[in-house]
Amino acid sequence: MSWLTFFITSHGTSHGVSVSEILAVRELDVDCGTKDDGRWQKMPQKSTEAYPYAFTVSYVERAWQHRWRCSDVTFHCLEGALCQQWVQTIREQLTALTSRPKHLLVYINPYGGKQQGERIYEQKVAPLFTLASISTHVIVTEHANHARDHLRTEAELKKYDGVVCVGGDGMFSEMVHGLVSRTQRDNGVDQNSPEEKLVPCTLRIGIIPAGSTDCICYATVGINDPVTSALHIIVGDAQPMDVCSVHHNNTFLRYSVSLLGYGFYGDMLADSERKRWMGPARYDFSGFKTFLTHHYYEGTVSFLPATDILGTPRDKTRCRAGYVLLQRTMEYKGGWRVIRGKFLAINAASMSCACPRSPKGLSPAAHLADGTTDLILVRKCSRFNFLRHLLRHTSKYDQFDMTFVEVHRVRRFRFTPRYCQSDSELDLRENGKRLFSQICRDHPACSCSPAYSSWNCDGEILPHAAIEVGCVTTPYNLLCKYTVHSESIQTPSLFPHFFTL
Ligand SMILES: Nc1ncnc2c1ncn2[C@@H]1O[C@H](COP(=O)(O)OP(=O)(O)OP(=O)(O)O)[C@@H](O)[C@H]1O
Ligand SMILES: CCCCCCCCCCCCC/C=C/[C@@H](O)[C@H](CO)NC(=O)CCCCC
Ligand SMILES: [Ca+2]
Repeated sequence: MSWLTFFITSHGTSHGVSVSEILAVRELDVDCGTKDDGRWQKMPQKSTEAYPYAFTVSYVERAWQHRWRCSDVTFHCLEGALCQQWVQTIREQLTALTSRPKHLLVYINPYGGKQQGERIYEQKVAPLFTLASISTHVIVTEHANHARDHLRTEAELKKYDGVVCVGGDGMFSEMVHGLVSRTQRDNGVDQNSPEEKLVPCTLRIGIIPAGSTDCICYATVGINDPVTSALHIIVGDAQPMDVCSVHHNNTFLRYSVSLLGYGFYGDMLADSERKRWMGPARYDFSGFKTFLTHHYYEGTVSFLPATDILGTPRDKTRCRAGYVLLQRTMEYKGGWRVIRGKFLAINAASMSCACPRSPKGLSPAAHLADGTTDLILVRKCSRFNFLRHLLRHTSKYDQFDMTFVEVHRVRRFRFTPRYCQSDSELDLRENGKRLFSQICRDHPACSCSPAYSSWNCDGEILPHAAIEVGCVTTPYNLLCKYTVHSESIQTPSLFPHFFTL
């Protein structure tokens, strides 16, 4: 890392800025001020007299709680030639940083979260991209799956160094599907085969949080703040992440990068989708309602434990940095395990799923890019105990330290509901109709729990109850990444992040 340690600032103090964190440099005309970002800047009189030439460096300043801000520092000098030399040298150094994007394709979901996507982008992000000389092509989506389909078929991806998603987890998921599907199609990979290895795509996806949960942004960056994310994108930060593929009867359904949740999170999502008009508050309303209904679901969970890993889901450390396995040779040693039972929730967290509602997340020790997902089984228990479990997600107490909860770090898993789901039921569910027939059908033991829930796949509903999931580490890099703090790194990664599946 090269540092620029400068001489005198306008306040007479010295200042060190890492080149990798410089956003832009501009020469100033000290005598008459300078037209800078549309504003005229006045130099302090004393400095102006002593040092008639100056330039301003915009750089990343680390603020509180993973927040980044853009700061300016102005350097003054005696000679114009020296000043120009500095500006030129800094520009050359910035040009040499090849990981930084120069051309970005931006998709804005105007209806995500509190419907502020366009405003957030125009007011907080676009000025920073302009400052950093990044050219953008901006598309405001007109309907659901607009970004996915555009990326999959039309977008001229060769023109860009990355794509940017302004929205929430659902919008990010759309873009993952567009890019990953296109890459597999271009490389002749059959997505319907659960065993098929995915070909990594070369473009990175940056997230500007403008959704309701924003868990993918929060879990990778450490905060859901648009300015922080924009700055990570500008400096070219990258973070690989796990992508799980979800299949039903050898048919590809979806990819998942954060949560796959059956039971509680599936029911909550299904209810909340009908209340989108409430904005992010819909999750509180539907969460409370789903908690009160207290439905449980019977079925069989089979999973392939990840046996070659160093960590466990019960570790006390947190991962917000890439974590890559050293060896993958032993992974099938342990064989499949099968658990039958009645579950209030079956959750698979491929990352911590930390979000503002739960800053430690569903599985606090889950890794972002280790090729595993943490399978959390919450068995039928009393409402009181389930509430205790839920509340622990918001406190320092361990949500897994309860007799009715178990957690396994797995490479693959399957879920089969106890009662078979007919094609007609699936069709009805896919068409969004409420299934009264499912209530207690063939379900003599209980008079109130339905036979099936739906899967919540990164905030989208999957109508199929029976699914097969494989977690693969891919080099799908996010353009944003949180500040690496030493206490958050589980183990140093010895390999570069990029490795083939
Ligand atoms: N122009 C649009 N009109 C309607 N829906 C859209 C449009 N663009 C995208 N969508 C859909 O909106 C859904 C929700 O978007 P998004 O994920 O951005 O917000 P959210 O659901 O409020 O947040 P989160 O996923 O973080 O909880 C996505 O499934 C996406 O497919
Ligand atoms: C009685 C008080 C109980 C409080 C319990 C809080 C527990 C929170 C755990 C955090 C879970 C986040 C999982 C993330 C899921 C996202 O992929 C998805 C899409 O954005 N969001 C939701 O499904 C929406 C999920 C909304 C979670 C509340
Ligand atoms: Ca993982």
